[in-house]
This record gives sequence, structure tokens and C-alpha cells, in this order.
Amino acid sequence: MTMQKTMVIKHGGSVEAAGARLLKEVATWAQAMRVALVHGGGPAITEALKQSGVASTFLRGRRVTDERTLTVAEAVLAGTVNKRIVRALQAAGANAVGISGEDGGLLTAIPSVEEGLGFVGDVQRVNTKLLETLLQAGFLPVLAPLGLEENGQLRNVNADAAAAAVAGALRADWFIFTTDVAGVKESPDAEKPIPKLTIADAYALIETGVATGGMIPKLEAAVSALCQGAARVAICDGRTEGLLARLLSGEAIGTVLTA
Ligand SMILES: Nc1ncnc2c1ncn2[C@@H]1O[C@H](COP(=O)(O)OP(=O)(O)O)[C@@H](O)[C@H]1O
Ligand SMILES: CC(=O)N[C@@H](CCC(=O)OP(=O)(O)O)C(=O)O
Repeated sequence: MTMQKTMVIKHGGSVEAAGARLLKEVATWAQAMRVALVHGGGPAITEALKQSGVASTFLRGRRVTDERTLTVAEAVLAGTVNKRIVRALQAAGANAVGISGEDGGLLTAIPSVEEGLGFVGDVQRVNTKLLETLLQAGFLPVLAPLGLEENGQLRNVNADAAAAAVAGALRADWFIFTTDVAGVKESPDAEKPIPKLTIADAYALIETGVATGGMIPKLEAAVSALCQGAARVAICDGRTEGLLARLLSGEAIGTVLTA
């Protein structure tokens, strides 16, 4: 028996609204390999907070999370966004199971090492048993990026970081970020993304300020997943036609990082 390949997809909140085609492709690939999807939802949380008159603040791409923000983040991520993605995948023929990092000890969190973020968490441990059980039984896990401390405190986990922990723990053959840019760029108006990056290159892009905002947690997550044993990481535009088929066939698309 040949071992099935494993693909982890981080579906960015920035492209969720334009993600129907991608989710159809995800459903198709889930028939041929083990696929887990971790979604974001930053823009949806920002919008929900705005409707309650609350402004959003980010530090190095992470949301400063007070108690009220945490409550909204949980409702939006584990509720609205998670179920929207599950519905789309079910309609595309996949057996998608939506779970939050809170469920079954999936993501055990600790308070973030970065200061000033409030109830943001870093992933300390991934319960791969739960994921392996679902994958083994042919389900497509759809994970909301929330974590639980051992004392039961909820933590808002950046979706890039949550996806990296999952990709690392599953030793993913492919870890693919879908976002709203073609890849990592040298400058905002660059036409094409940088095709290949090493771990050292990724750090240098953060250090020199070429990567800002939401690209910082993405590059840090890419490096973390590679260090934990993910084989290849790609950062790509989630609206690209046939994205997964093209990436898996080795086409140079987006930015690909290897250790
Ligand atoms: N060097 C860079 N190359 C590409 N995008 C960058 C770079 N630096 C910052 N960004 C920003 O990162 C954004 C993607 O991150 P984010 O908005 O968090 O998306 P997602 O919701 O998909 O995680 C891009 O839209 C872009 O504005
Ligand atoms: C701590 C932190 O930053 N949490 C994120 C979780 C969602 C997320 O990361 O969504 P995207 O991938 O769409 O940005 C937030 O509250 O926005």
C-alpha cells in the first residue's frame, strides 16, 4: 500500500469571498490525498467588530485581542466562517467536518510570547490523533484557528500560525497558503512574486521591512512549518485557476519555500 500524500491548506480570509473555485478544487483533491484546511477570517472579524463600533488594532500582523474581541473572534471563526466553508465543501462533494482548535484538544495554546496582544495564543501542541482519525475515515477537517489553554482559557490564534502547527504536526508534503496576492513580492508594485525562498531569505524579508502586516505571520508560519517537518510551502493567490493542480505538478507559481 502506498502512503497517501498530505496537503494542508491555509485559506486566507482575504480571499474567502472569492474562494468558491478553490474550494471545489480542494474537494476534488481530497479524494486523492489527505487534505486538511485551516481557514482565516480576519476581514470578517474586523467587519463584525466595526458593526459594534469597535476598531481593530494589529501588531506585526496579529490582532490585539481584548475580551470583547475574543468573543467576536470565536463567533465569527468557529461559527460564520467555518460553517460557510463547510457548506461550500459539502456542496462540492467533500465530506467536510468543521471543528475549532478548541475541540478535542486540537490546538493547545499558551499566551503569546509577543507582548501587548491580550488574549492571543501560540500553539503549544496539536492533537494529531483527532486529525488522523478524521483523515483515516475519509473526512476533510476544516479548522477554525482558536486555541485552548490547559486551564480552559480561550485564545485567538493567528490562522497562519495555526495552519503551520497543523502542517508541521502532520508532516505535510504540501502546505499551501491561499491569499490575495500572487506571492511574496520585493515591493508592493512588483509585477511578479519572488519564485523561491529559503528560511534565511524569509527572515531577511521581515528584518528589512519588505514583508509587512499580514505577510509577517505568513513567513514566520512558513518557516515554522518547514522546521517542524513540512516538506514544501507555497504562498499563492487563492483566485488562480487550477491552483492546486498546477502547484502539485511542479509549475512555478506563487512563492515556494523549502528548508
Ligand atoms: N512583501 C510582500 N509581498 C506580498 N504581500 C505583502 C508583502 N508585505 C505585506 N504584504 C501584504 O500581505 C497581505 C496578505 O496578508 P493578509 O492580508 O493577512 O491575508 P490573509 O487573510 O490571506 O492571511 C497582502 O494583501 C499584502 O498587502
Ligand atoms: C491573533 C490573530 O491575528 N488572529 C486572527 C485570526 C484570523 C486570521 O488570522 O485570519 P486571516 O488569515 O484572514 O488573517 C484575527 O483575529 O484576525
